Formats: sequence, structure tokens, C-alpha cells
Amino acid sequence: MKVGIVGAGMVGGAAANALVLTGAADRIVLVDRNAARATAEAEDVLHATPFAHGARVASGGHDDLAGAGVVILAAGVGQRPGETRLQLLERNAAVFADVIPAALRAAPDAILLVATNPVDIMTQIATRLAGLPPGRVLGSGTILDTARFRARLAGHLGVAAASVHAYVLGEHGDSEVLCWSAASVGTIPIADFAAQLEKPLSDEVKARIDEDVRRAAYRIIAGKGATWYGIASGLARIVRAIAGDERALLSVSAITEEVGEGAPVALSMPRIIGARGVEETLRPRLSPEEQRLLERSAAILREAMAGRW
Ligand SMILES: NC(=O)C1=CN([C@@H]2O[C@H](COP(=O)(O)OP(=O)(O)OC[C@H]3O[C@@H](n4cnc5c(N)ncnc54)[C@H](O)[C@@H]3O)[C@@H](O)[C@H]2O)C=CC1
Ligand SMILES: CC(=O)C(=O)O
Repeated sequence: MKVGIVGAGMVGGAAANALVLTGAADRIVLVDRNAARATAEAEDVLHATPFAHGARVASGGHDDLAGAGVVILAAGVGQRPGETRLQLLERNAAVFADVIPAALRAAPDAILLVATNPVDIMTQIATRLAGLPPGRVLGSGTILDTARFRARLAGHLGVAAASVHAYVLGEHGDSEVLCWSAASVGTIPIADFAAQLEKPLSDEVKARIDEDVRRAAYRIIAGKGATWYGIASGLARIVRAIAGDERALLSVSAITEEVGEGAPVALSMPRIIGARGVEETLRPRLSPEEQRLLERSAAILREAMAGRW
């Protein structure tokens, strides 16, 4: 599959590299308003292909997105240390007003995969700007937070992260919801697994894990200015699910109805991802407290959108 990437900064460049390393794309085109940056990223990533999967990697303008099955949107500004994702809204909404119509003119059949923050609101804006059917516009949402949760639980329990099944839902941001009640290792409920290994998930341990997951971006941004490897791997995972029509269950963002009271809002739920993008949305069984927090997260996103878009 051909994949376009608009925004060839840290996230876009790393996503191109992850696509090459995983073989999720056979053609990649990087587009950036800084053409020299896109060209340099494309050349650098091309040099990974002999060690990984063969792919044609090039830079270009929006017209070169023609034929792309997926266009990843990673253009715009990121958080400065201490800044929240929601504070990026105005600046990145203006970027999307430019790049979405241009991308769709060239690649009208593409699925749009949003990474730019605040990713849920940018997904909602992209959906409106694109006017595409439901499912054709999705955001990486909490795929990254879910990975952070699984990795952190795996570290505590001393088990492979791939064996840990747990979701973070709602906003990719401060109000995200770690779903403890349905978490498991294999098919064993996580509390039972932890007790048998004598690594109990006390309230204190859970609070520490929650903090580690929720604040991960802030810590990494304080240390190195931005995050890119985790999200790049998540984007490549989503592209692989689309390209292979895998019908994989991933926590990603799309416009969702009936989460609390009020208008539909883009946030993350577990969704089946296949050739048409979002194929189905699942409603996991949540504890009453998790449901309350999910509705609060939806309300925060609705409030951030209100009156602006
Ligand atoms: N969804 C997620 O989990 C994550 C999202 N992000 C977000 O991804 C976005 C990109 O982050 P980075 O790559 O670190 O930023 P960056 O500053 O390294 O790259 C952004 C790129 O966008 C380009 N750009 C800006 N306006 C453009 C336009 N109109 N057309 C084409 N290109 C344009 C810039 O020239 C720059 O190369 C940020 O909003 C950041 O917050 C970052 C990490 C994780
Ligand atoms: C920057 C960002 O959204 C993250 O790393 O979670």
C-alpha cells in the first residue's frame, strides 16, 4: 500500500521509518511545508530499506499523495514543556484547514489517519473538513496510551507486554481513562494474575501506574523535547491493520455517539480496524467509576470544541 505522510517532523519521519521496519507500506511519500526537511527525512529513511523491508520512499508535494491508501496527518506544532495538548488546538486547526483539502484533492479515496494534537479534536475537525463517510477518518487516539499502560503493567508483573490486554479510552490527554476492570494477562483477570505472582496491584501501585501512563508525554517532552518512537510504532500498527484488512482491535479515536449527554465527539474506544478504516466500535464493559470518567472525558472534549468548530 502507498502511504502519504503530511508533516515530516519527528512524528512523520519516525512513522515513515516504522512503516519501513514493519513492512506496512511499499511506497511512502513525505510532504512538508519545509520541503528540505521532507527530502532529508525521505532520504534518511530510504537508507533503512536494505536492512528492513523494501519500500520506495520519496518526498513530494500534495499532488504526490495521489494513489495513497492512507494519509497520515502529522503536521503542526507539538507541546512545549508543561503545555497541554488542548492548548495546541487553534494553531493546529489552522494547519488542517490547509492540508486536509489539499490531501483529499490528490488522494480522494485515502483513509485519513490523524496524529496531530490534540488528536481527538483534530480528528473531529478532519472529519468535518473531509466530509468523508464514518470510518474513513480516524485518529491514533489512545493507541499510544494503551501501549504505555500495557508496557507499564508488563514491567510490574514481569510478563511480556504482548500478553497484557488492557485499554486506555477517552481523550488522548489528561482526562484519559485507564480501564482496570477489564484488564487481563491472557484470559486471567489482572488482579488474579498479580496475586498469584505475589505482585499485588494495591491502590498505591495502581495510582503510580496511572500517573506514569497519564504523565508520560510530559516527562518525555521535558527530557528530549518531543515524543516520536511510541506514536510512530502505533501509526505503523494502524496502517498494517488497514493494509492487511486485519480487523484488528485497537483503541483509536473517531467520532462516537452516546458517550454521556451531548453531541457526538471524537475519542478513543476499542475499534475493529480493517480495509475501510474503522469497521466497528465496541463498547467494553466498564465499572461505574470508569464509565463516569469516560463521560467526563467526553464532556471535556465537547467543551474544548464548543463554539469553535
Ligand atoms: N497523537 C499522538 O500520540 C502524538 C501526537 N504528536 C503530535 O504530532 C504533531 C507533530 O509533532 P512533531 O513531529 O514532534 O512536530 P515537528 O515540529 O517535529 O513536525 C511538525 C512538522 O509539521 C510541518 N508543518 C507545519 N505546518 C504544515 C503545513 N501547513 N503543511 C505541511 N507541513 C506542515 C512542519 O514544517 C514540521 O516539519 C504535534 O501536534 C504533536 O503534538 C506527537 C506525539 C504523539
Ligand atoms: C505528545 C503526545 O501526545 C504523547 O506523547 O502522548
